[in-house]
Amino acid sequence: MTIPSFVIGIAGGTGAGKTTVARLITENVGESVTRIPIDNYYNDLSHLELSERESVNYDHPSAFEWELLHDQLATLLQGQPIEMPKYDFEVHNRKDETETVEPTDVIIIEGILALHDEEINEMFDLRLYVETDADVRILRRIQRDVIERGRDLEGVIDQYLSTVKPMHEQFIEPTKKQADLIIPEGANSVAVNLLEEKVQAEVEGDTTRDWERPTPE
Ligand SMILES: Nc1ncnc2c1ncn2[C@@H]1O[C@H](COP(=O)(O)OP(=O)(O)O)[C@@H](O)[C@H]1O
Ligand SMILES: O=c1ccn([C@@H]2O[C@H](COP(=O)(O)O)[C@@H](O)[C@H]2O)c(=O)[nH]1
Repeated sequence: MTIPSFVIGIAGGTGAGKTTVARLITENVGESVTRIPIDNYYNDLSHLELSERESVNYDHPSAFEWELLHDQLATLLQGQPIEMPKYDFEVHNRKDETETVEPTDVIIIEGILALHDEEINEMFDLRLYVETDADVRILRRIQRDVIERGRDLEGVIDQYLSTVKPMHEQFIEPTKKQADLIIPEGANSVAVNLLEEKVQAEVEGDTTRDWERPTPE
């Protein structure tokens, strides 16, 4: 049984580079790291029609099932596996299947609102906020949503102006205050190299994790 020794939360706006940072800093540690996208914890919307799901505000905190994320993270920290939900962006809903996730030395929780929930924040040993200019993020998002998530340009722009941008300003950007480190320009190589070393040390080290973060003197 592995009791995770280090938990990292990575927040930041859409297209900021959260997934890229998470991937790069864990590239060389193989299966000792688990990456959990909080997108998988969007509410199950099976009771809604596709046309109704298309107009949900996916950038508001109420779009996520926080309790499930909290409970599953706690389970991993106790050394037990979880059945992680999976998400399908094309149909805006949870998939029927889940994925078994075993606890590993290092766990990364990554998503726009990864630093939003107070109790979950307390479970992190390191909190990162990836900061990238809004114009760069929207360009990346257009490209990604059209190519990978089955959207059209008009839809991406409408969604950005109606919910993504205002929710970013109201809920996501303020979580920067919870961060221990702010990473400018997404996957900048200096930050990535330092964090990669930290992750490597946690994987190789014989550390056990304190549940409570130490209170500053
Ligand atoms: N530093 C960077 N330079 C150039 N492209 C990047 C950089 N970081 C991320 N990207 C690209 O931007 C897109 C969004 O990045 P991603 O990591 O998925 O963002 P997020 O998870 O924050 O939404 C991806 O296509 C990714 O390859
Ligand atoms: O059904 C959905 C669920 C989410 N979204 C959008 O996804 C982004 C979050 O993903 P990133 O990888 O961090 O960009 C969020 O801004 C939601 O607007 C969606 O469009 N549909």
